[in-house]
Amino acid sequence: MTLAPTIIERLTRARGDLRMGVPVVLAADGRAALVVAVEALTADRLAALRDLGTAELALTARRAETLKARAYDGDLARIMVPADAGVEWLRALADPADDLRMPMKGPLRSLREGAADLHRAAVALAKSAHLLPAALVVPVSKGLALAAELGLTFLPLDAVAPALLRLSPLHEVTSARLPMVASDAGRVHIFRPEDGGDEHYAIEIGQPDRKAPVLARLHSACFTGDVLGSLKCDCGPQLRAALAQMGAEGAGVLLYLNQEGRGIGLANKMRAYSLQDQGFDTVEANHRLGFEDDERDFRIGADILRRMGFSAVRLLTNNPKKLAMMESCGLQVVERVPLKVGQTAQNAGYLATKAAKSGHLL
Ligand SMILES: Nc1nc2c(ncn2[C@@H]2O[C@H](COP(=O)(O)OP(=O)(O)OP(=O)(O)O)[C@@H](O)[C@H]2O)c(=O)[nH]1
Ligand SMILES: [Zn+2]
Repeated sequence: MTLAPTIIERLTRARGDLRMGVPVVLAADGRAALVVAVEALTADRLAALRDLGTAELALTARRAETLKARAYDGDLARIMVPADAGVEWLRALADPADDLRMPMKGPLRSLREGAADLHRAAVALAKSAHLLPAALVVPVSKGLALAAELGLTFLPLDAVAPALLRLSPLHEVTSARLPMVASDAGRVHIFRPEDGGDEHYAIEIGQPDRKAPVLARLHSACFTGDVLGSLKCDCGPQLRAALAQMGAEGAGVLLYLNQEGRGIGLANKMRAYSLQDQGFDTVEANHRLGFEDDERDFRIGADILRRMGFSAVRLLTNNPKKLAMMESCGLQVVERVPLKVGQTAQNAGYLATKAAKSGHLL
């Protein structure tokens, strides 16, 4: 093994670069482009990028739909950036915060010719860095030389694309006993992915028999609900009820998955909440931001359970997608255990939307 970073390590580096506003170089089939997340783009960098080539804006088709821009590349739109467009113009296209106040952003012209692969990877990278899914893409010749000269992260797409799809293996780092209100016999296990991404936690209650189906819950982080007692969702009460049921039965596993905001990150979830205050529901808000309604990867939960030695679960959930994902990852779901707690006047609409649009069971 060499000391040079692997493609996975360079990907992790690229996420940090994008969050700082530093360009990364994506390359495929002799083509290359400098890519910057719109959210972190500064006027200086925009000016420097313009010296290198013509800027294009990559957005998801979801965002393009709200902007009434054409998406010729399926899930993606490539928008031409006028020569006099500044950072504010780009931000306004990326961020729906002011859509209602300033609905007319166009006319927007979408690119139809040419390949969209670099743009698609740029948007996927921005998403995986929990940024708004919008990237400035500046095609350049000699991408590798430019990356070497400027010290930029260079990512060849043939290696990046499969790495973005693959689940990074998770390894247990450590565990410790934790007496809790729900049970004296608690133990917290920390799992860390090889790609330097978010850690996830398994809270084991008692000593569940590895040969029998375990009472399990895949809980996605919700800072507002779990910690602040938000009334906009049911996460906090679900978390506590799941632990309480495991405590009462004497055994269970709750996975606390750091997939805040259904995988879009807390900053984007707060953006979604602002949109909800403008009258959009939880699904519409995600779409206006350019996300799917659920961006979580439930393979993580299945992987952790398997690593802990479980092969069958009684899953506490109202979400059929979690059941399907478990089964497709080879974990047998012998029973769905409903988890209905925490209904409030403030979250009735949210829960109704999840049932109507996302297939949640009432
Ligand atoms: N994007 C977005 N995320 C939200 C919103 N409200 C809650 N969340 C997030 O939604 C997730 C809820 O996760 P879970 O309760 O595990 O999942 P679920 O899909 O509701 O399924 P079950 O609770 O198992 O039935 C958490 O990551 C929350 O942060 C919202 O309005 N928008
Ligand atoms: Zn919540």
